[in-house]
Amino acid sequence: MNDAPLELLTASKVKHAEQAAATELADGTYTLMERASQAVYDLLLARLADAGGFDVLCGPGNNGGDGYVVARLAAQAGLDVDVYALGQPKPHTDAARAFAAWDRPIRELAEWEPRAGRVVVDALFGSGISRDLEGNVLAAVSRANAAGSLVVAIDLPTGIEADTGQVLGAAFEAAITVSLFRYKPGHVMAPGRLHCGEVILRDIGMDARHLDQLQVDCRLNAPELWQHAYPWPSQSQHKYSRGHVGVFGGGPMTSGAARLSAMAAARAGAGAVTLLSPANALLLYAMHLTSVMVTRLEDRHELDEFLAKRHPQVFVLGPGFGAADKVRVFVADLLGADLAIRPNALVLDADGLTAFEGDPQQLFDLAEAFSGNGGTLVLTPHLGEFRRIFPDLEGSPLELARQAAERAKCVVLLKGSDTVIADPAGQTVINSAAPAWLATAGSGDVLSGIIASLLAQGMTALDAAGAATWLHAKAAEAFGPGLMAEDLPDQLPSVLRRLWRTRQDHLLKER
Ligand SMILES: NC(=O)C1=CN([C@@H]2O[C@H](COP(=O)(O)OP(=O)(O)OC[C@H]3O[C@@H](n4cnc5c(N)ncnc54)[C@H](OP(=O)(O)O)[C@@H]3O)[C@@H](O)[C@H]2O)[C@@H](O)CC1
Ligand SMILES: [K+]
Repeated sequence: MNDAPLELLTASKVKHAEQAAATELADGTYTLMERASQAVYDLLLARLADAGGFDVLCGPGNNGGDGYVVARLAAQAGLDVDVYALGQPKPHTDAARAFAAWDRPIRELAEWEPRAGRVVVDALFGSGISRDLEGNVLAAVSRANAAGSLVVAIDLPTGIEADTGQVLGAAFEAAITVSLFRYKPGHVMAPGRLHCGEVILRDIGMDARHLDQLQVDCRLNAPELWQHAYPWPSQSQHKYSRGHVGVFGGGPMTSGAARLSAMAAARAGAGAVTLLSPANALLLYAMHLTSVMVTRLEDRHELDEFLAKRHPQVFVLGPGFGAADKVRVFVADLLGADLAIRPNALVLDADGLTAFEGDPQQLFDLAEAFSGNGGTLVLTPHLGEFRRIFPDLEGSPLELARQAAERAKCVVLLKGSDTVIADPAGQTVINSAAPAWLATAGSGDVLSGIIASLLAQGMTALDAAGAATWLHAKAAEAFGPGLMAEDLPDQLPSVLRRLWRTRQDHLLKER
């Protein structure tokens, strides 16, 4: 998906864009159907011309309409095509017109059986799927998947919900999915993306102009989203103006997590990082850290003192911290209004989140007060932690993150193989398909450190979360097999160097 457009469109936004585009086309939305079908047909010809024939499975909606047009184009070119249909399109629709223009036999979908060598063109349902598969569709999908049929899906594999990537009962395991105009969340969010095979985006002549009216609120994560705001250091800065991050450390037996977070914050460019240690772990932290400073911080008084003396902008609280009661006290101090000097931002992760399991509303109230005072809170749960503070929320990860950000009135980054970042205004960024190597202990601690570092250097919460998630994934990709979380901070320089070079090249081109 390199260089692909980043906007992800829901089914209803696609419909709106189609309607807007259609007003400028002689044959309205039917022209779009013909273009979409031409794109699919061209792909079949380019990739699969030597297949032993094509079985086009057509549904009753416009996805089926695309299927009838593809079948017609293929048959006119002399290819061996059979059409199987699930019902008939409603009268006076584009699909009905496409159906009427197919003048060869149509068989019932129930009759369809996988046959060796034949390609299945999936035109049953696309973005209009509205409920679980059943009956003949479910049977066809199950038979194709069991037989390992080579499936080319139009728009989306039947069974995948465009807006969420959820599987509705069952879904084709496609080899290729041809997405039209823009990707949908279903192409980039598991389990949907795992059913798509190779996703090929085809422009169908719809102008990007039509996106302006849509208020797109969901995007794929990529440097294009945040590189304009990336805090590369300048000559005029000194170490504290490059941001100071305070990382709360746990006791001696769980000190690794905070150290990982602190190292990552330093590698991601913060000018200064201080590890805030309980008295019984001071020596341990001091022995294991070099450029990261270590300070004793046991209570509110010491927090006040640290803030007054060192002016850290951002804190990380949670990695390896343990003590839930202490978390609640520190969070109340940091986010509450009565500290003499307040930090700009707090990244709450791991134990920092689960400490509020019994009373999440307490956290949300503090978050609201903090943001009312111009503060920035970022929550970085994985799904297990998420469930503890948002036990009643339901839906796909995209829906969960969105609802949580609205409720908690802060940026919520829901970690997973597809990480979703949502802000309270409803903007979402999806970091799709993280390298599998990242599923390792401590990797989340590194992420929270990078986010804090970028916040301390002045990025906004959504940009910092997006950039950090991207850097984190690229660091894992660069290291590859054998990755442990402690390898991640050390990979950051090479990832950052590449990002820096891309920026330099870009600046040169602009001159
Ligand atoms: N710009 C673009 O992107 C363009 C998009 N185009 C194409 O249009 C497609 C969207 O078309 P669409 O809106 O008609 O929806 P589609 O997916 O055909 O399904 C709706 C039908 O399925 C039915 N139905 C739903 N679920 C069901 C179930 N589980 N089991 C049984 N039935 C079920 C539903 O029935 P109902 O819910 O009304 O009872 C309705 O009849 C899009 O994916 C792309 O291929 C191009 O042609 C032009 C450019
Ligand atoms: K389809």
